[in-house]
Amino acid sequence: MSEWILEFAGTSYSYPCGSRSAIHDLNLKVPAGKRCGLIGQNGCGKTTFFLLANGLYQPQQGIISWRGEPFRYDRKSLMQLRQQIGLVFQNPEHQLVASTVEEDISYGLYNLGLRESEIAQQVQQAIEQFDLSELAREPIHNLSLGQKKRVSIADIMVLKPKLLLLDEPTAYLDPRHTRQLIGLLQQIHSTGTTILLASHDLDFIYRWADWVFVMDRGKLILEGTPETVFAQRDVLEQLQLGVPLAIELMEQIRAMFPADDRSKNPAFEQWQQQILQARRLL
Ligand SMILES: Nc1ncnc2c1ncn2[C@@H]1O[C@H](COP(=O)(O)OP(=O)(O)OP(=O)(O)O)[C@@H](O)[C@H]1O
Repeated sequence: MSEWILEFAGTSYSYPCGSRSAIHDLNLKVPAGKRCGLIGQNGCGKTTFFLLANGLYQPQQGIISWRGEPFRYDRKSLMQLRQQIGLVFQNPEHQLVASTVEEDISYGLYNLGLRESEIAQQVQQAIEQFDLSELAREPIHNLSLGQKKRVSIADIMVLKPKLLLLDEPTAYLDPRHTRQLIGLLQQIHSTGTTILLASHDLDFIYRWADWVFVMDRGKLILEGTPETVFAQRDVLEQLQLGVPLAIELMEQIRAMFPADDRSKNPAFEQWQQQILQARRLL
């Protein structure tokens, strides 16, 4: 298997009535098997990146490749591509198509041509996984935005994509369902699925991701492990993104202990452990 599952090379995309390109000469490789976080200010191009990444938009310049093969934009190739690359939209209203929750979750499975019994079994499994049992027969238009969000995530996950793209998945979710989603992402990742998720929640990205991309004005500015990316405070502050709370706290603790005292002082070690613990809880 290639080291990179998805690759953008010199990719640019402008909206027909946009004054500048939303994605500008973007070079970005998504590492296979990782949990990747994508961060950047409002309007930096995250959503446009996702729409390009699952072939809904075609770049005017550059190439996007899936497992080393450049995207093809004919109908059949796009259908195949979208079975491999699942995109959960930021706004669930843009994704849900059927009248009831059950029907919506089964929609993609029918398109794959599966047998009725298999579809019924997979839909039931997704309904349980996403805590949707009480809503299964409910008309979609009766659901709250947070409930619609859960259905839209279930719609994609039921298709078992190799790469799962999620645009702000925790938007509209309450803390309980956010925790549940994080648990599910963990399960999905453990089955070998690569995940790329955009979020404005730096604490969540710091805790969850093992690779982080930072975008600004349609370009990749930084990438690396959360530790290396969030150590670049100057760059992140220039982009007005700030740093996760755990990093902020760690810096304050470091300022309290002189450098030559840290290795000898048990209090410093204790503080560090407390912050690591807090990072897991954030
Ligand atoms: N349909 C559109 N027509 C014209 N310009 C657009 C359109 N959609 C987005 N843009 C512009 O493209 C740029 C990138 O927008 P995009 O939605 O990809 O950013 P984003 O990082 O997802 O933002 P957010 O964090 O607010 O969701 C912005 O300047 C935006 O104004």
